[in-house]
Amino acid sequence: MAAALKTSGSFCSTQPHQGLESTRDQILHGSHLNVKQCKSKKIKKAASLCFKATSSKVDLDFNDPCWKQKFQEDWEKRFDLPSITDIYDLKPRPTTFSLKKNRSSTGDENVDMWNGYVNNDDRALLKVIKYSSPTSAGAECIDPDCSWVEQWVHRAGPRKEIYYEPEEVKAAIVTCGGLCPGLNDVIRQIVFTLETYGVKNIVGIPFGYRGFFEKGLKEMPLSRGLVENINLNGGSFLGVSRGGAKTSEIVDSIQARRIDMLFVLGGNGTHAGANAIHEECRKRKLKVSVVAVPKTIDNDILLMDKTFGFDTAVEEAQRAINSAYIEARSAYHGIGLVKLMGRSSGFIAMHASLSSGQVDVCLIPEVPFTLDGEIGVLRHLEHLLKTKGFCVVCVAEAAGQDLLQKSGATDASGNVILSDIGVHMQQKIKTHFKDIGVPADVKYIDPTYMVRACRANASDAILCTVLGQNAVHGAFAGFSGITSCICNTHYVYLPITEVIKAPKRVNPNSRMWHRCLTSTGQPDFH
Ligand SMILES: Nc1ncnc2c1ncn2[C@@H]1O[C@H](COP(=O)(O)OP(=O)(O)O)[C@@H](O)[C@H]1O
Ligand SMILES: O=P(O)(O)OC[C@H]1O[C@](O)(COP(=O)(O)O)[C@@H](O)[C@@H]1O
Ligand SMILES: [Mg+2]
Repeated sequence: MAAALKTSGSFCSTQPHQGLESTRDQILHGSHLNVKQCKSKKIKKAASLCFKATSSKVDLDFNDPCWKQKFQEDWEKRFDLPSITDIYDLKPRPTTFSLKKNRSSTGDENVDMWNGYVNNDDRALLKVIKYSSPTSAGAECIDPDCSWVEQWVHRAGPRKEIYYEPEEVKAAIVTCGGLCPGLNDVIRQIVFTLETYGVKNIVGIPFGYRGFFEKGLKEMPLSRGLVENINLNGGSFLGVSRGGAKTSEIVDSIQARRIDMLFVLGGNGTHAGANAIHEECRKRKLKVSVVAVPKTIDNDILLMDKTFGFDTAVEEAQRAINSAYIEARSAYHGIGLVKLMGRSSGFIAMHASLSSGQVDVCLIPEVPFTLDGEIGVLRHLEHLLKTKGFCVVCVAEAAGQDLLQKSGATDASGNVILSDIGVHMQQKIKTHFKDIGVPADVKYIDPTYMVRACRANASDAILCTVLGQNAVHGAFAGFSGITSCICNTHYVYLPITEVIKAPKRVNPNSRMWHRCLTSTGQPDFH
């Protein structure tokens, strides 16, 4: 499709707000008041005053009657979706995506009448609870009064108009980072949806970002026939890898291969890489849409309800917990200990503990604990052996790192290699009970790769289907530098910049963590 470059002035106008210094609260609890909703006379007047006061950096002064308005303007900028139309004067064309396959035979020829498209102005609310006080459980307040402020994000789905000529498109898919159940489901849906639009040139980039430039790694042509059954197996049909984030070389490769759409499946690191590729494409004025799909069993990506693969990992983790329970229950003074993954957060451990209902002690990195002493974990285990005869402990891999010597090492992607809290606890428990002369039969289970090297369960398979399809709709709509995700049960697009500010972590004041404590019955260990 012919495209004229825009001037740098309009290039900047719809960029996400890069210069903003975001506090944690702003990241997690930003607000939104749509400008159009400020049209009531009183608010309209205040709004016009507010606009004058707005600067590029938003420092909220809650005594300022305009603070909500400022917040609104900032939010809208931050969550605006970057698009290839920011750099090109492009004319859209009517979409080639329609599910009304037999329109001519049914006489229903007017595609305009089909209400299956999403309007660019459609929005979903990110937060739906109005907290009356900052002390409410899990409260996410912006101001000290915990005022209600709407936080809108862009709805995902097919648009009536598209910015690519499907027959001319070359689309590429790459999967990065660690394995995750559902990768194949997403690849498959991306291919299916691209073909539905009419795309004929679809390729897979092998072994993550490395596949773009490492010699001997060839792109793989993909088609519906080839990917039809790949969801029946775990892993990634394309292969994954860590490291090799050479943005400039990757974009050279994108240019050389004449890729128009790049679909990137991965976690935090992958998203940072995808955004860097998107920025570099913009710098080079390339008409390329980079769209990510959040993948990680850790569920540690900001703002979204969950990432695909998380549900399946929790389900698999439960099996390990159940085995630990059976071992512990059947032994005299049995102690089952299970270590579960989660590089920076305890979501898998918390959810697996909750879902299994068999865990007496759940330890996560967000909640510090001590092993020794009156209020330590070991004393509680003594109590459990005395009162119920056995117990089960579930520990997240990133928990209790302050109790261990740091490895100081990093993996190829620069992620810190954690010290082994599972092995440490196993030894501490054994030594402790030996020292106090109480028999204890410790059974340690580390199911590490078993929880992620499996195929997606039903709920993840559906999530993958929707996210994969929406990724393609987003690219055809011209967006780039976005991720396709689920927020507050609705499917939306978010600018990548907003989801990579920090890893998402369990909130120890959330109802979910409190529910976990109710379920395990564990005391505070610090
Ligand atoms: N800050 C970053 N900028 C660009 N690329 C990154 C960044 N962090 C990681 N990457 C790249 O993203 C890929 C996946 O990152 P990794 O952290 O291993 O997994 P995940 O995406 O699941 O978090 C790797 O190829 C890595 O080199
Ligand atoms: O595959 P590796 O390099 O051993 O990685 C293990 C890590 O991968 C994970 O399973 C998922 O991490 P990513 O989302 O970064 O891929 C973590 O829970 C775990 O710490
Ligand atoms: Mg990661």
